[in-house]
Amino acid sequence: MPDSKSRSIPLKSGSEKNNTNFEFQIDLWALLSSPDKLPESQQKVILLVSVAAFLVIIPSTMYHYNQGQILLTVLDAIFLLVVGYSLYQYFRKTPLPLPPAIFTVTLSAILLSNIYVQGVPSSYWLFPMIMGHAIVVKKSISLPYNLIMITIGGFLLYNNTGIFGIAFEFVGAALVLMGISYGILAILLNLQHRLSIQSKSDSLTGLKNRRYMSEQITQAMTDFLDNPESAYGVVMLDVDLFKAINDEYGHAQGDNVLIGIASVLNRAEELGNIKAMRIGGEEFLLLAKGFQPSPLKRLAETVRVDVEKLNLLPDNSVTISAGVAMLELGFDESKWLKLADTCLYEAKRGGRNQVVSSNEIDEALLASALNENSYHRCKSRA
Ligand SMILES: Nc1nc2c(ncn2[C@@H]2O[C@H](COP(=O)(O)OP(=O)(O)OP(=O)(O)O)[C@@H](O)[C@H]2O)c(=O)[nH]1
Repeated sequence: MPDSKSRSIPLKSGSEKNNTNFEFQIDLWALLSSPDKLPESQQKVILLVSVAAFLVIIPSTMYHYNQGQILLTVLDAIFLLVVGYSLYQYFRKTPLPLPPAIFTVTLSAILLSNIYVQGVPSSYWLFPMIMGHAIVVKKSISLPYNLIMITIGGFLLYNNTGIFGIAFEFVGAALVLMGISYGILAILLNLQHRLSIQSKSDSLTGLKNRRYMSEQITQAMTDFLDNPESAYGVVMLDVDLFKAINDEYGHAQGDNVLIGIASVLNRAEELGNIKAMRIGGEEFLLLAKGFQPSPLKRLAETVRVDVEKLNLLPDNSVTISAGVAMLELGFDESKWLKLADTCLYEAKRGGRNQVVSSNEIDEALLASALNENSYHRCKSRA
């Protein structure tokens, strides 16, 4: 029997979990102080827009302050931060948090209506231009486009006699509209990101699905070709005699078993450099980076024991079998997964509730696994 004394995977506390996606953090200082961490093309655009924003909004803030418009002064300052934050997130290509995006749009709308009330209708010609800016910003013409914008802004400032004159409102309007554009983009990107996550997630367990697996396997193989010393391995897991569980306890209880197993895999994922997926009905996959064969087998063994300890059914009958295969040079996706599947098959054949690694199977089996061109699950298990 397999060793059942492996240590359980510790569950991380909520505060340790990575939830940066929807965190509201203004990192304007990073935007201005360490732009070198961003790709060069993005640095140019960010710096130009940031400088333009500062040049206009700071005097505009002073103007509103001098006019005794405290609310607008505060809004100006917040607006600057929010636009800077949106830009920062946008150019980092990370999903934009929805609350700040909505905040940007709302705030921009307030400022825009203020400009409308003060009566600066000629500033509206800037709208298509700013929308254009939001659309072309990622393309090669973004630099000349920004230069033109700044030149026009400068011209307007130059032609105005008073430093706190109406020109600030023109360029302020430009920034407001830019804020709206980015806010809308932010919301769209956010929705797109959510849809993309949904399409790669399994609705029952919340784990990533098979589509995500293909992406991740391809990515791992590309990385491995560039860095052959990086250790990549997969653990293919399958619930033992799941059909019998469904038959005896019903489909709903079967679903709960799958959810319970997913919780163990989630904990494994939290160890870092591990991705957990549900790749079929009662089949799961862990993709691990940086684990040599022995530690990876130990991890699989720990998962197996943790599932057993969950006591998911009254008679404590839920077990899993697993096959472990490292990525080797010359493998393609189907060979790698086929090898893991062959190991899993061996684990089932050996009596289930155990883990088999690719370095433990005999030569003939290994050769037959690696000679197959396509990936077929062996479902004819004894
Ligand atoms: N409850 C539930 N059952 C599922 C789900 N997806 C697949 N199944 C069931 O999983 C069972 C898989 O059974 P088999 O492929 O025969 O394998 P097994 O009974 O687990 O036997 P071994 O793999 O050989 O240990 C089938 O009865 C499917 O109906 C699901 O989402 N929920």
